[in-house]
Amino acid sequence: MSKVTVVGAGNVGATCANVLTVNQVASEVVLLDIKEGVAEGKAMDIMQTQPTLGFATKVIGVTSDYSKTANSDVVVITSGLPRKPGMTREELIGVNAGIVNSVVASIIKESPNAILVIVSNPMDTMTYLTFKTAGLPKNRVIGMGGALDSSRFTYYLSQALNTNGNNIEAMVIGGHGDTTMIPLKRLANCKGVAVSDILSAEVLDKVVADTMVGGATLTKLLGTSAWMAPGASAAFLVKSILNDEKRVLPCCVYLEGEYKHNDICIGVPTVIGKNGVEAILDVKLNAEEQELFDKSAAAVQVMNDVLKEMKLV
Ligand SMILES: NC(=O)C1=CN([C@@H]2O[C@H](COP(=O)(O)OP(=O)(O)OC[C@H]3O[C@@H](n4cnc5c(N)ncnc54)[C@H](O)[C@@H]3O)[C@@H](O)[C@H]2O)C=CC1
Ligand SMILES: O=C([O-])CC(=O)C(=O)O
Repeated sequence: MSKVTVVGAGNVGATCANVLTVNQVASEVVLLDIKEGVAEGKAMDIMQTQPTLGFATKVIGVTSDYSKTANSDVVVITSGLPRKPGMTREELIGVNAGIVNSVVASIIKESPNAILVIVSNPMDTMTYLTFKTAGLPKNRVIGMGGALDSSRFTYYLSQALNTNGNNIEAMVIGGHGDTTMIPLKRLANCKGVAVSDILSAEVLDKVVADTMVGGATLTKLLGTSAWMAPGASAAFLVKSILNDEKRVLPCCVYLEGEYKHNDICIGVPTVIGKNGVEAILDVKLNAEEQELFDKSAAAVQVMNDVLKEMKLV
């Protein structure tokens, strides 16, 4: 018996709840939103796929009734504004910091033992805010961004290689921002063969550039930010926790010296299992990668300083 709450029944939250439900990742999914009726409606819509899809998971929707979220094992936080075309994720900090702050306080009261998965943007900043305010150990506060960015890196590589993405292993670390993420092209491989041995440097650099603006590209096409892959990536992370799969996933976590950084939440390879973040894999970066990581961390730090100016941390 496992229970997952998804806060925010918008595009990403509802997609995440749907993937969790149809794949029976949890036995109960609670979808919560502040907008009257939205979570109830989306939960009902998902439940009406049960006869067709045949799952046993129960999903309910509630409007701001946190008592229904009590004793959740995992809580996914997607509440907050998405960006519009032309905006950066960082521009969302003003509104979303207030939303995430109040949601986390309400969630913790009902589910003091939950593992929190933060999705709301700017995600690295919202993860830091949550870690600093929730009073939870660092293994229980996980930002979701790197798993999604790695899926996009894999997608663009699969297009360039004209192959099925399931043959590819590729990882993105660093911040979840248009200029801060670091697709690790040196380590990306197709069935163990380095992609740099197959693709030209020019093509590989274009794949990296496309990956970095993957979210912005979709925002331009859709008029709001993406939700299918984000919702699925968040659900995948939850699955690794609830099934104790111990998957290696790049996640935004609190660093204490790893990658030469301290007091920051940023994307690094982690092992995700029943205790949340079970390990941080301190991969040896080369000088160029470490320089990119340091620059990324400096940009993430600027946003953490904004939280300090806002007197939220
Ligand atoms: N970390 C990542 O990889 C990704 C992050 N995102 C972020 O996720 C967030 C959600 O995106 P979408 O679902 O597309 O937006 P959306 O606008 O479709 O849904 C957001 C939902 O949050 C709800 N909400 C607002 N304040 C709330 C509160 N105090 N309590 C409960 N619910 C509240 C809204 O009513 C709305 O239904 C955005 O901040 C977006 O930037 C989106 C995609 C990927
Ligand atoms: O692009 C955005 O604003 C939403 C997001 O984080 C993503 O899809 O990667």
